[in-house]
Amino acid sequence: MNLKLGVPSKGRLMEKTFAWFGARGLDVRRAGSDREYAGLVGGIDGVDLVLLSAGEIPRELNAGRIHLGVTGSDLVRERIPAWRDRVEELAGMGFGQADLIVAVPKCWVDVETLEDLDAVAAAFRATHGYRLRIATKYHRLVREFLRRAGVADYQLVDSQGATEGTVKNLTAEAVADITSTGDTLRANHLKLLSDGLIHRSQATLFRSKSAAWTAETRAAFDALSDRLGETAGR
Ligand SMILES: Nc1ncnc2c1ncn2[C@@H]1O[C@H](COP(=O)(O)OP(=O)(O)OP(=O)(O)O)[C@@H](O)[C@H]1O
Ligand SMILES: O=P(O)(O)OC[C@H]1O[C@H](OP(=O)(O)OP(=O)(O)O)[C@H](O)[C@@H]1O
Repeated sequence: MNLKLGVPSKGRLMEKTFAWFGARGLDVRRAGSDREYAGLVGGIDGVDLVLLSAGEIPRELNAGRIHLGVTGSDLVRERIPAWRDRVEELAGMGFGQADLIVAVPKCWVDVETLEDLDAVAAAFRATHGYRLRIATKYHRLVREFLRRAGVADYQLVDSQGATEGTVKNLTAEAVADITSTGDTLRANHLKLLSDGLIHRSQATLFRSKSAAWTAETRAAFDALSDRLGETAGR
């Protein structure tokens, strides 16, 4: 059995993932036509490439269907319960950086911190009879973060895209989303809370703890790790 390496087949992480391996002497690329999801790993034996979306890679690592996978560190934390028991972080790859943050309307001049948000949330519930709504697709990470911060009177509303628009659309009062340049927050008149950083994400190479680690796949992993050198944490 060959070692299976899962990489993003499209989206913002794909090209830089290929370049990252390329810089380490591994020819990781798509093969066939633009539309065909086939790929290869040249420069090393015993490694098969599996093309997936970044969002699916945590699930495949967790199920042990791939041995190694590249995806955002935010997606692994969000999508794998007790992720440290299931996967090992081998290397931060230095691209795909984005911060998962909590943001509120800029016009909320008295709200700068999570403590302020908690106070506003309690008042909001008393006034409106329902809990302040925070739109996000990162349910697990946001819940854990707000629980630790002691923010209680809120509800999450699911938003799978255009999350910053939910405040203007009156479907949420606040958001928890990824920001990189900050342009989307600014354009939608939102500001981040000073202590509202939930996770600083980057593209990361992960190892599945539950994949089949046979003599063959271990040998391929050792050869790959030697190539990746210090960056693979060895
Ligand atoms: N500006 C940004 N906006 C959103 N995600 C970003 C940004 N910059 C980096 N990322 C990271 O990119 C990753 C998601 O990449 P991408 O959107 O290509 O995935 P995807 O395959 O579309 O995932 P899904 O199908 O689940 O939406 C996440 O880890 C995220 O943190
Ligand atoms: O800080 P910025 O550089 O402005 O980037 C942040 C924005 O980019 C992402 O959206 P994406 O483009 O993935 O679209 P989506 O909202 O439909 O997920 C993210 O959800 C933010 O909306």
